[in-house]
Order: sequence, then C-alpha cells, then structure tokens
Amino acid sequence: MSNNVWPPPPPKNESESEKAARLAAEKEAKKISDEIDRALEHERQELRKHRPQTKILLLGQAESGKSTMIKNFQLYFCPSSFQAETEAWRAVIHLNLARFVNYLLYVLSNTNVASGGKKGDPNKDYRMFQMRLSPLKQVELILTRCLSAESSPMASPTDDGPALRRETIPEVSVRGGMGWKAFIRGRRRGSQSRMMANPEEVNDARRILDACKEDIVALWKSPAIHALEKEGVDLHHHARYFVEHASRVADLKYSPTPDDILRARLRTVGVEEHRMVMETAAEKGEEWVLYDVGGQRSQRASWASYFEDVNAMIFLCPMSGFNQRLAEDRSVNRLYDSMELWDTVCRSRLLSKATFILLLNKADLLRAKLRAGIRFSDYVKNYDQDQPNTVEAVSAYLRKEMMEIHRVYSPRKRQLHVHITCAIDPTLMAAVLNSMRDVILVEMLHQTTLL
Ligand SMILES: Nc1nc2c(ncn2[C@@H]2O[C@H](COP(=O)(O)OP(=O)(O)OP(=O)(O)O)[C@@H](O)[C@H]2O)c(=O)[nH]1
Ligand SMILES: [Mg+2]
Repeated sequence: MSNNVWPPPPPKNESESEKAARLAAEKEAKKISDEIDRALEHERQELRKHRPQTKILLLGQAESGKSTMIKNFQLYFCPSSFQAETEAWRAVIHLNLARFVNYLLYVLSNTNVASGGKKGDPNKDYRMFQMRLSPLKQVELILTRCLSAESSPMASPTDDGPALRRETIPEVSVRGGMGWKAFIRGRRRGSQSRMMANPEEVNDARRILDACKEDIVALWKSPAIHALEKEGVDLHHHARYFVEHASRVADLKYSPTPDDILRARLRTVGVEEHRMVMETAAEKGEEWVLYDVGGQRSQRASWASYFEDVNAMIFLCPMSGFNQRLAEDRSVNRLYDSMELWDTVCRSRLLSKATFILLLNKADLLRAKLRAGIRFSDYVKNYDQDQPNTVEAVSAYLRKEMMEIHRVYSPRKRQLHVHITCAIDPTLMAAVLNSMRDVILVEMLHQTTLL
C-alpha cells in the first residue's frame, strides 16, 4: 500500500484510547492544513490585488479577425460569459443570413442569369423566390434596428430598407460599447431610446426566417446561383457559411454553436472595451481588459489614445488578403495595407514597452486560394516565381518580412511572438491562446520586477 495515502490506515490491533488519540491528531493536522490553504489563498488574493491589470490591445485592418480573436479569448478563458451571450449572437447571425439572401435576390434581379438571358422576363422559379423570400427584407430591417439601437445611422428604417439597393454585400456594424448584447437579452427594456425595438419583433424575425428556411435552401441550390458564380460574381463572403447551413440556422429552435459565433460578422466601429473575468487558468477571478478597434482606415486615427499602458499588442494580418483590395479604397492591396500598418505600429514609441504578438491569420482561406491555383507571386512582386505556392512557404516569407520590419523599426529591442492562425478554429486557437497568455504573464512579471 502507498505511504502517500492520507489519513494513513489505522494500525492493526488499535485500542479504543489509541484510536481516539489518533483521530484527535488527524483532526488537528487537518485544521493546520486548512489554515495553511487559507493563508496561501489570502496571499494569492493580495498578490492579485497589487498586480497591475492586464491590458491587451488588438490591432489590424478591417476583417483581419480582431473581434473573432476576442470571441476566442472569451470562449477559452471565460466560457460561461461566452455562453450567456449566445442569444445576442443569434440575432447577428440571423441578420448576416437575411442580408446575404437579400443581396443574392438583388444581384439576381440585376443580371440576365435568372431569366436565362432574357432581361426583364424572369423565369417562374426566380419570381417565386423573389415573392416567397420578400419577408426577409422585414427581418433585415427589424434586426438592423435592434442591433444598432444605440446610435448607428444604419438603424434608420428607411422606406426601401438597407437591403434593396446595393452593389456590394453589405456589412453589419455596431458602434463601440456592448449595449447591444444586453439589449438583445432584454435587459434594457424600459429605456427611453426611440430606436429600441420591441423584443417581440426579434421573435417575429425568427418566425419569418423559420417560415422561409426551405426556400432559402432551394434558392442556394438553384441553377441561378451556380450560374452567378460561373459568371464570376464573387459569392465568397462570411455569410455564405450561414446560407450553406440555412436549414439549421433559420430554424425556430436554433441556438448558435461556438463555431457559428466565431463566423458571425459584426463590423467594429470605434473602440470596444471588453472586461473579461478569467474563469479558467491560474488567473481565475482576475479581470483582463481587451480593446478591440475598428480596422477601417477612417477608424485608425482614434487608435493611438489606447496605446499607452497596454501590456500586450496583438496584431492580426490576414494572409489571404494578398489578392484583395481594401473595401474603403479599391486601389490598395489588402496585404500591402497590412504591411504598412505593421510598420507604423512597430515604430510607435507609445507601444515600445508592450509585448508584441503577430498573428498571421486566415491560413485556411490562404490555403484554399493557393490550392485553387491563385499564385502568390502574381500579386507580391518580391516573392520569387520559383518559390513554392504553399501556405508553409508563403507564411514563412511573411513571417520573415514582418520580423525584419519589427527588428529594424522598433524604437527599442523587444521580443516578437508570431503564430500562424485560423481564428474560426477554436481547437487550433486553444494552443495559441495558452501560449499568448504565458508570454503576456511572463513579460508582465519581468516588467514588475524591473520597476
Ligand atoms: N475563414 C476564416 N474566417 C475568419 C478567420 N478569422 C476571422 N474570420 C472571419 O472574418 C470575418 C471578419 O472578422 P472580424 O473578427 O469581424 O474582423 P475585424 O478585424 O474585427 O474587423 P473590423 O471590426 O471591421 O475591424 C468574420 O466573419 C470572421 O468569422 C480565419 O482565420 N478564417
Ligand atoms: Mg471587429
């Protein structure tokens, strides 16, 4: 038998008085052990109180995956608060879905595809989709108004609604501040805001979607959609995933999975402060503050005021952007924009003491593009034609380039930690998050010791 078992087994032939003495000794030992545990816990709490709050800033161009990283962080370190927000994300997902379908209908009505070449004479199936899916415009209006309740001009319920006249797939955005989550959960009822929608309307939107789900599936499978793609209309959009899963997502009983939530797109406007109380890891109970910024060019001027005092800066560079242009300036390549931004961030004196973490993100989309035969070297002139057109080679190239920029332009010597990521894959992200957490804590410890 092991000697490590506590309490040890009673000796053989123990008398009653020996037993009583042994039990008393064990009781006393347990009391002392509990006291030591309590003292250690008290010491830990005191240390926590005096440790500076952990502040992390996420930077990168629009659609680089910053908000998705915040969701990953919450899912991994604060799972119950992630779970509590499921309902709010359902509304975002439903809006992503309704907008994308409305966009498909708009594109179909403006091309010859649906009518087999005869413009103005849509075929019967297409007319049926237009008619049967027309309630989705109402869904879009309700959910837009609801999610943008606080401030966005997008919320205004115009006659035509935002779905009707559009040349590109529309974005859903919410101004900084997390009020929309509370609103969707119904906590803000009774507020005076005139934009606030009746929560019953959100249920109406769900019922409409449920009634439309079979038609959405049929539309997506219809020859007209295939024809659109053949004609070169780019339907690769984040919301595509929700249309592909429409029978599940539009169902009245639908509850989003973590994978769905990571795919939901809500453009950040301004700066959002996320206060996360750690539920796992040794920092349980500690509050970490994460700042998520809007990545569009017009938003970047407001970033600098958040640079001071951050412990870590996480920069996201979406590698798949090498053959794309910025939505806000079609003359600029997305990868070049990311590199320029990285250069600026590296040079910043205010961030000179922060831990730098670089995430080369969207590795899955990069892989899909390279496998489809799109050549990285056709878009990036410094990438030699003879180099392999693979994720491994391309990411190694980007890593080297960005590490060099960091080395040359940092105001003072600083460590840089680089990861190749796919932010919609929570299993892969778990290892990255753990490593990021370790690095941030170690660097914080260094700084506290040096001070
Ligand atoms: N396939 C794929 N999609 C991703 C990845 N990372 C993020 N996305 C998706 O890309 C979209 C944009 O991501 P966001 O996190 O909203 O981007 P952002 O950087 O916060 O963008 P802004 O708020 O506009 O600055 C979302 O729909 C994500 O689900 C990835 O690694 N792979
Ligand atoms: Mg964002």
